[in-house]
Amino acid sequence: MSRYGGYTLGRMKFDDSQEKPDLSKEMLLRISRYFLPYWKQTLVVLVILAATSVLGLLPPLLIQQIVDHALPGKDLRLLALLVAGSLAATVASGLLGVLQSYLNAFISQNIIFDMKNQMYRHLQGMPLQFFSNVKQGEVITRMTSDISGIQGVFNGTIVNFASNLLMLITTAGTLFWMNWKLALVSVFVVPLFVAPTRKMGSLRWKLAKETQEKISEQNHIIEETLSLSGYMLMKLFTKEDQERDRFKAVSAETTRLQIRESMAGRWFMMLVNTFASIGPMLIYLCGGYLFIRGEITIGAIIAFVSLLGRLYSPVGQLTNLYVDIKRSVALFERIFDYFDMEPQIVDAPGADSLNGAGSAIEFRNVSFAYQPDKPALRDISFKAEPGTLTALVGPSGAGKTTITNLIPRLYNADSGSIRIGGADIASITLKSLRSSIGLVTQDTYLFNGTIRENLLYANEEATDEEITQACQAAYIHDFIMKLPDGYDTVVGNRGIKLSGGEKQRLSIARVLLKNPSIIIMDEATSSLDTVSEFYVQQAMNVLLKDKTSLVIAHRLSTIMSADNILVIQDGRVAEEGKHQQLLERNGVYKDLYDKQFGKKVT
Ligand SMILES: Nc1ncnc2c1ncn2[C@@H]1O[C@H](COP(=O)(O)OP(=O)(O)OP(=O)(O)O)[C@@H](O)[C@H]1O
Repeated sequence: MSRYGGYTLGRMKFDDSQEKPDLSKEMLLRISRYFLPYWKQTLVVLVILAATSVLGLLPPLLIQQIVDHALPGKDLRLLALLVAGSLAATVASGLLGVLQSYLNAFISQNIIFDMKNQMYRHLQGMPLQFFSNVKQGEVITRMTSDISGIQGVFNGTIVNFASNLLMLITTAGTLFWMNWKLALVSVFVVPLFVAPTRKMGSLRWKLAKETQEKISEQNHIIEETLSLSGYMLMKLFTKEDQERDRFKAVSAETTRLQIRESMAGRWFMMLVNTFASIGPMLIYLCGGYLFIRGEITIGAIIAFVSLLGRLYSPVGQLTNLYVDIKRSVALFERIFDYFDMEPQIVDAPGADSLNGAGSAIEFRNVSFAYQPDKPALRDISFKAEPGTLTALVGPSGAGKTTITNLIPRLYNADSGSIRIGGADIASITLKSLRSSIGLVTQDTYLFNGTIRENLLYANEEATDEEITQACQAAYIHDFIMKLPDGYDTVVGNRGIKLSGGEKQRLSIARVLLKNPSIIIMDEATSSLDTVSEFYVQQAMNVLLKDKTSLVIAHRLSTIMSADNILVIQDGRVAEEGKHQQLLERNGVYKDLYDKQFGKKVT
């Protein structure tokens, strides 16, 4: 079974040095599926583009009439009519442009909306392993700048392509219709645009890719060093200067690349502008010659020159379009990379609800490895009867946390089965499974909100009375009442404003509000002072009463009150039994006990 380990993430196109995006048919079809719901709006945009490209031809053609007829004939009425016509065409084209901008924004923003929601939902389904492996900041980059980059895709590719193609066809058609000889002269310059544009395009593509990578690296540093734990690590190890230099170096590189990228575009513009100015000169030269020979009017020459822009600009844009398409496809590729990672922890087809199945927990020959060939659990079997307390003890790294993580299916077991009330958890809906489990971890996660909000997260419908009761039972109510804002006190990021013991008691109150039938607890280690420990102990007694509980036990009192003790060593159940029995066996447990509690009075 493949998991989202380093090897899978290592394949990401975002991280490797892939030069060209995949422009396959499948890829384009996949992208177009996102546009499909907006086909009506897209059609309207195309109609608008066709209309504006025709409207754009009118002013030069009307100018021709002005120069050739209205002015020589001194016909004021015709002049006014032609000027008004030209103005009307410009205004109509402008109005259609406004509508088109609205539709562009509508389509792009709706696709972003769809994709962001799809991505959020998808990431929610990702296993824990994914979040342990993915670089911090990368998820945010995908969710924000990558998906938001889609904004430019519709405009940069579809609209760009259609409008330039239509402009090119209508203008070239008109020019040839007006005078094929002059039209040929105008087209003569076109190949000059193509070569520099292509060259600049590929340079811009390379720079854009490098810039994107640097921006992602920058986000990673920000996430890593300006998040709560990263910040503390940086401060406590006095790495500020080092981190500042690292950030500065990456920023400097990003800045350099961004300047180069914009300059690459600038050079391109300059070259195209230079070549574009050759066209009018040629028209004046050749058109003048044709005029002298009486083949063409002055108005036609003027119209020709003013139409030239409409011929050259689309050629430049269309040649350049490849870069935008490549960029857009690469953007989609990065997003699809995430979508392609299938969430493996999902409900089995026809999964049942756990309701009423009972709360006995049973492991049958369970094995599990985070990474292939490095087993974390080997052939674990045990049974926790309903309403009993099972203590997990063992040296650090033995696999205790891993056992507890498998029960709510934060990871799937590789082999064997885990049963709750006799039902295999693989065949139970995740929602009902997780609703029946209360998890109290050592590192209590509280979000930056009020105490009440944090408690309500467990049960939105809990009344104030229920909240108070839970907090009283968790021995935290009196403490909360002493705070200036009581239950409305803001706890800070991850609950930093509370002590370890307070956080754990709050977390116990939160689980009490959830009222699950199974409790999994990672007992706080000795970091608590005696008073705090006393209160946590009291709160635990309330929490565990009549519940099937699995506790990673660090305190002797918990171990002694356990109905069953599992001694975990090297991913196996080394010994099992009650405190006294295990002591008498004189094995691993006795050894652990002597080391950990040997000097304490029992
Ligand atoms: N997310 C992970 N990815 C890879 N390996 C992991 C991961 N989590 C734990 N491990 C490894 O699995 C083994 C079991 O770890 P586990 O956290 O279950 O031990 P533990 O008994 O709970 O230890 P402690 O008492 O120190 O918390 C260890 O060797 C650990 O390095």
